[in-house]
Amino acid sequence: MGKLKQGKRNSAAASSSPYAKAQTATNNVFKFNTNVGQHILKNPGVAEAIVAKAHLKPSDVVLEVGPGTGNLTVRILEKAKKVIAVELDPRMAAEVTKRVQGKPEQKRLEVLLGDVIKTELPHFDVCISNTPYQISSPLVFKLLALPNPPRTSILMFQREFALRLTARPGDALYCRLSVNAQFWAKITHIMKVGKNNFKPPPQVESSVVRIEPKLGTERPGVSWDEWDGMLRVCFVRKNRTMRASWLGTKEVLAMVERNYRVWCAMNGVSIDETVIGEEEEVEEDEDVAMGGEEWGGIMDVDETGDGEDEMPAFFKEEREKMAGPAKTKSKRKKTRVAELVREKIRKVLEDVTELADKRAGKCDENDFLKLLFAFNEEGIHFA
Ligand SMILES: C[S@@+](CC[C@H](N)C(=O)[O-])C[C@H]1O[C@@H](n2cnc3c(N)ncnc32)[C@H](O)[C@@H]1O
Repeated sequence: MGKLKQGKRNSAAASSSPYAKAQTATNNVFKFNTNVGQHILKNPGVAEAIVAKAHLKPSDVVLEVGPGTGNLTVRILEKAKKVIAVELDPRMAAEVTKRVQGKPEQKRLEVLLGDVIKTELPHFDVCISNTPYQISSPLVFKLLALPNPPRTSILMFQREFALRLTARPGDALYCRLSVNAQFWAKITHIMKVGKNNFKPPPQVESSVVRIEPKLGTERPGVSWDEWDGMLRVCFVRKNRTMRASWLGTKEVLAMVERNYRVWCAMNGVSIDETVIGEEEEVEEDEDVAMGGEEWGGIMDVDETGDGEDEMPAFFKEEREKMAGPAKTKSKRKKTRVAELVREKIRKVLEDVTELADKRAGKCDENDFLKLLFAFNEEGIHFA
């Protein structure tokens, strides 16, 4: 991670233009790289509105992700104490630096060169970003997982991603992303932005959302890994009943049994290994390990709408770590413990939570919390 000193120029950007004076920069110096989401906001009204929605205080330190040529940056600098701008492309970093050069704002802009997802972020109060769509998910979860998450984040996303973030139970776009994001934060859709407000225009429409983290007691007191681990099973097929999701696939049963065995070993609970059935082959279900169709909701949604898998390398690595080798097969003998685990799941779904006939797509946060507590009560954990 390099820190771009104010006043230094990148040679590609050195053929200066009236950037410093322009209200909204238009760039003719280099070709925008749309592979890293370079769609510059050219409508000054939209830039003003985005910054206004952040309700900045003069004492605020603002993180801007991907300042590009600085159309949002200069407006944020008018309202905040300081902007820390993280930019991947050195040419853009040079442009935004140049834009405030020789002005009083120069001292209040710090440009960090690099990938925001891999950057250790200093403290900031508010995040504002016309987000490169390729990093939408990792950015949301990076911000929310910070020890001191920003008071408010005003983020532009691809419309469908924004609608998934804000979707409620029963909505067509409700998915694991919705549940996970809303587990951490209150998220509101605040503005639609058409593609012609950008240069070059992206293929998809955009929306701006506000994200305000849940703090203290607003945040459910459960482990994130447990929560997400359980949701992965619930959302493998969100329109399946919980009964079918949990009891209808041997892979899920095998995974729960493995986890239960670990819990027993850690808690000194003995396991009945009496064999009660034929040996059977179990194939690790990639869908379960990765959240199935709803993994798509979070990570590899086609964020630019061009049919390509947009999952960034960062998350590909994460996914491989979590999933392990694709589709492995193993032979298992059916034992009493397997029967016990099946009965525990049945009890949780039918007797304790009464969610057996409900579908994940219709369950709210309280349903999922109830489910997790009931599983935990039976010694079934997901992390
Ligand atoms: C959609 S443009 C926004 C530019 C400017 N903020 C505006 O609104 O006109 C996204 C910017 O993020 C930068 N970018 C892309 N991936 C990034 C990453 N992983 N970390 C930091 N910046 C990134 C791009 O180079 C580009 O400048």
